[in-house]
Amino acid sequence: MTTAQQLEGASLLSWRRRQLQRGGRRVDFDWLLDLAGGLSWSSLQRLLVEPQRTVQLKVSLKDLEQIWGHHLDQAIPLQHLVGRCPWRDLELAVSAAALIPRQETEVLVDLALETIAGMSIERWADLGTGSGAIAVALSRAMPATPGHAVDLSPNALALARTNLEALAPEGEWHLHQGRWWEPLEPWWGHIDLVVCNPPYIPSDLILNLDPVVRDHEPHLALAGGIDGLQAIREVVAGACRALAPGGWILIEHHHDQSAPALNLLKQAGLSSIRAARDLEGVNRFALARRSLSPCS
Ligand SMILES: C[S@@+](CC[C@H](N)C(=O)[O-])C[C@H]1O[C@@H](n2cnc3c(N)ncnc32)[C@H](O)[C@@H]1O
Repeated sequence: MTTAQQLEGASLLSWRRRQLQRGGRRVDFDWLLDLAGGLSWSSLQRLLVEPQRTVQLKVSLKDLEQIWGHHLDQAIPLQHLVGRCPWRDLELAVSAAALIPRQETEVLVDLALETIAGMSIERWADLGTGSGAIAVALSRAMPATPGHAVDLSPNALALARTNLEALAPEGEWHLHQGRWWEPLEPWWGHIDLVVCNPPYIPSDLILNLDPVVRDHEPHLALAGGIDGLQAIREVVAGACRALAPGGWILIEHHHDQSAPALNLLKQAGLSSIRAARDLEGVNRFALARRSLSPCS
């Protein structure tokens, strides 16, 4: 990228109008201006009222135009083009190796931390870690507690390592390649908190996803089999055996999977089962706990 540039507000705003005439969503363009250009949303709003102000961008307009053009022409996610994504209070490295962390998953992490407040957690796990977003958040919240981030994809794990090293350098985290609980067998029965955002999109919805998602995010991170519940079934099936007595599992799911997800948790012999809502008020999370008695 070329160097920073100072501009008059009015010329920046007319350049922005021209870029938006090329297509795309205003919200995405302003996100790009913020993350790559360094012009925050609040600074942009101020500029709209006071266009005589000058602004300093971190990169040239030409660089931003190029990124916007790639996004429009090839439906490449802006996060991939910029290589970064704000998530919770963090800025994560992102790439085509893993799902771009979503806002719902910020809520999942908050819910996990609320759920275990006051509990003594000796070990946590993030199943299907992808970019490592959940693992980074858990490790930062509990740096002295050992944690395990699992993924089947070696490329996702490499990205998770980058994020964990950069953002949770003090944490005692471990990365494992393999299927869900399998790599954690040495700790089965001793994991107090498990957070999992599995792939849950039903097969027939995959083709209809926005091309920005469908063509650029890993299929392994999206596809949940015919009914979208395949990964949730596998994760729930191993939960009672792997959780410590009294340990919690929290799972993110699709907007219409609350009832079957809760039912799977019930069938697996877990207790304190409940649903939780996302920011739009939709049940998007299933929570359950292993009781203190042995698993049946
Ligand atoms: C929906 S993404 C979640 C990524 C990340 N945790 C997040 O919330 O942004 C699901 C992740 O599960 C991983 N995955 C899919 N099948 C798996 C399996 N059988 N065992 C372990 N991980 C798996 C995918 O590679 C992907 O990284």
